[in-house]
Amino acid sequence: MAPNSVRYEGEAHPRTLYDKIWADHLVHEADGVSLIYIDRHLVHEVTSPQAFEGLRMSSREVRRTDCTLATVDHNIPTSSRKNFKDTKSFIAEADSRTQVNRRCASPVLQQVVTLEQNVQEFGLTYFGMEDKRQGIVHVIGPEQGFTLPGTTVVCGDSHTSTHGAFGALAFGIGTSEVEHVLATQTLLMKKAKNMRIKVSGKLAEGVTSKDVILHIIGIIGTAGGMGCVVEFCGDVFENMSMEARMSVCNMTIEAGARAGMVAPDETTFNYLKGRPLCPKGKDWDKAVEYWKSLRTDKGAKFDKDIHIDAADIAPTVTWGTSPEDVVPITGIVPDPSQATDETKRTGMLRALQYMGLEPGTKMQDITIQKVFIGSCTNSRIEDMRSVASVVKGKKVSSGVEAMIVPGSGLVKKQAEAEGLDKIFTEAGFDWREPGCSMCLGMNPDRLKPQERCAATSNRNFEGRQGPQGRTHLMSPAMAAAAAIAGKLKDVRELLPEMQATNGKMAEPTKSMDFYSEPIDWTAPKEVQEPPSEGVAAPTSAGMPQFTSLDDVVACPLKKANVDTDCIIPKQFLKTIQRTGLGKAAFFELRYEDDGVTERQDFVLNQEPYRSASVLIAGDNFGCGSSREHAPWALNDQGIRCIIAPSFADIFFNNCFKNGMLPIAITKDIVEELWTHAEAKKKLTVDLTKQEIRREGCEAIPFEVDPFRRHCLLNGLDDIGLTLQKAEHIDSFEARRSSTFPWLDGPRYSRMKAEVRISTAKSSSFYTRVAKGFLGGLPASDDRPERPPAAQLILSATGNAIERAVRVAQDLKEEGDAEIIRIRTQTVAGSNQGGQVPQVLITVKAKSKPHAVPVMVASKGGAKEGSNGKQGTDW
Ligand SMILES: CC(C)[C@H](C(=O)O)[C@@H](O)C(=O)O
Ligand code: SF4
Repeated sequence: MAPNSVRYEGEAHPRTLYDKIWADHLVHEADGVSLIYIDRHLVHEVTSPQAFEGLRMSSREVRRTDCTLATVDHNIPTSSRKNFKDTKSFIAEADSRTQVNRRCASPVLQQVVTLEQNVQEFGLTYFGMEDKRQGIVHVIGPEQGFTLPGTTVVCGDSHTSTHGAFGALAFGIGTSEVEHVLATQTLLMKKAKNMRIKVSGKLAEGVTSKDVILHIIGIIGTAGGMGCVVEFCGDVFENMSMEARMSVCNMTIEAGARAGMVAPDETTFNYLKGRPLCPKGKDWDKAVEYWKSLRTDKGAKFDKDIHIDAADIAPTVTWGTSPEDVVPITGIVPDPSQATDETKRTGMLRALQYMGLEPGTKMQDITIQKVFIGSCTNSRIEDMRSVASVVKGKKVSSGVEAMIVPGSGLVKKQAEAEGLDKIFTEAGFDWREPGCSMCLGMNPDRLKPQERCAATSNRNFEGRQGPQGRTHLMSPAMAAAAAIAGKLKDVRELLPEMQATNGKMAEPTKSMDFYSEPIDWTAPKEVQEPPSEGVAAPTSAGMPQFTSLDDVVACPLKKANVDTDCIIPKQFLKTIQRTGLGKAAFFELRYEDDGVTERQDFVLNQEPYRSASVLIAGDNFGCGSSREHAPWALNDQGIRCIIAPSFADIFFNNCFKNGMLPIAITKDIVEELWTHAEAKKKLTVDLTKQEIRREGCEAIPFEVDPFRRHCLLNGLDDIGLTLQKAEHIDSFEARRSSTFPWLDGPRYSRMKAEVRISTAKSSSFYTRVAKGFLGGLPASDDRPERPPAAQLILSATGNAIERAVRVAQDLKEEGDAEIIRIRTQTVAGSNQGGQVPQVLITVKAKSKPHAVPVMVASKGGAKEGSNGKQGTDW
């Protein structure tokens, strides 16, 4: 089977890179909703606890442990790990050393320890704190070759877009979707639009990839890429290193896009070759052949097209509290009175007040107290080298505290081998251990109130690096220059000195020496939970229903670009539950600095809005981080429906997963509804009729995706619905194994089989069949040899259920297998129509089957299947 992506090459339907990857991952399509297969799933401690708990509650397992990789990054201290014994003692120590409130110590610990328990229980490969490969989730994926061209990559983290640098379709998801992927290895999605951003020409010296993406966001705005997957093309991206492409794709989320990508080329292949999880030998050649087909066809259509001239890009910095608030370093702080739009002017005024800046101030006159070099945007080896070339032989300005945090243990090791750490420490930088660190300050690294920081991270939201902290985003070279100057500085002025220094720098080491160590991929877990009769089935019911909100006064929140950091700040993300977050909703806007006294000017603190169930907000609501804690907090606060001119994609999706209704409606209508709400008049939001009603006014119709509407009205849960499509997923996986064998992990060996039991044959017949699977099947004329199955699913409906139970008992009594799970559910009946009961009994082989290498097992091709589909034919 040829991959879908090459089928139309050169034909009448030219397609974009995104179209091709989408086509190659389509498992099933119905009613305009697509079930998309996910090749790579990265997991971290903040957005996974509730997802694992969900699996546990419904007795579900991780479908593809071989395609899932976990690490810890957000919470962990970046102080020296020399005395590391175990997570518990280390985090507690680090917390008390930095005088963090003891009350905080326990939740921090809880999340990391929870992840450690979860990866053990579910059999996942994990780079923990004592592993030198640990690091920021978006640094370790590419570093290990886990991220590959043409794959779909997800993580419960908005900056998953980073991986698009490899020509992967990579995007952030919320926690409910994390659970969905863990359980099904798929996601229910709607196809996004295609957008192209072309930057042509040559970048001037001193201008880097970070300046390019900041410049782009300045032009298109933080909502500019909304609803789109962006392909970056043109000489500038072609000439970029992989590290530079990652910085660009990383911040596509700040441009509001779902994902960003660069077509894979020789630079990509050279970066990947030899990495531990990359295909090897013949598989490598086959993979490269496929990867080369991953280019947008000539004549393919883009819904949005942007062209930028590289010559227009200068070293760029932010002045405000949104990543779109950018100016060239040679510029001045803008004047809000020049803004034409009122919401924009109010936003600018607030940003200037927060940042403590006056319009007209020269950017280069702004003094700083902190420098943070790190984050998933800029913490890779090239970034380290760039900083070293600026600071070598110089000193950090007095009164400035500068820290540099490598993105992973391997980046750290490589930088140290190149002697960069010495350059940093001699200049007065604090050289730390890997983690997210002061990018969002979930660990002890934070700005103090009013402290001003030159940062290489990606978000300058209010409170992002610490309550009342002030962040200016820029490139590593620019942040380094600011550290030396004590104020924002044009790095181009240092170029002559830097050129002289670079000549004296040690040769970069060959990165492969550090990256090619084999991974001991975690074995599937041996210990299973005890059998649990009648455990919750993969049913599709289980979400709160939404039908209508009748006669309520809505709350007018007249603010655009409300980010999820603002909806719920980082200090509340340490929970491992979904509930109890109402008090944290809009925390900074809602309370004075003491965190208790309500701010009277905040609308949700005023009557009758305090208990509003409908919120009416400005453009681009819910932008930024993927944290599902944002809808959880709003929901807990009582808000079930949000009306706005536009929403950020991840937040929008997250709402539906929690039985909440986001309504996107024109700006004019939003303004009309603001006036209505300010007059404290009531309205009704009716999902059944898809309209907003107000007394004496015409009803306002609104659009909602039919599938989402159906789920909301009926309280249906996506995972249950998807599991009803299990057969499609099974056959997709079989096809994937034969077409893209390099995507199956080393221990993935098709060890599950299904035996469908009917009343046509006796139970002893099915027991023999089951034993055949458990012992492995010899080759025959029409079938290649079949390795023993580690687990069997005995499935039966209606009258055959009793027979299935008998087979399971026989296998148990005769010592062939143990019963590990029994699930019951109702499914659509085949002949008689209506719903019929179904039982799925999972049994585990008593003797350990030998794992079969992927290539051997895939010889049977798609027909043989990944989970014993043959079993159904017996
Ligand atoms: C914690 C996580 C949900 C969040 C994200 O999605 O971006 C974080 O990485 C951030 O940068 O704010
Ligand atoms: S943006 Fe910051 S907090 Fe989020 S993943 Fe990247 S480094 Fe971590």
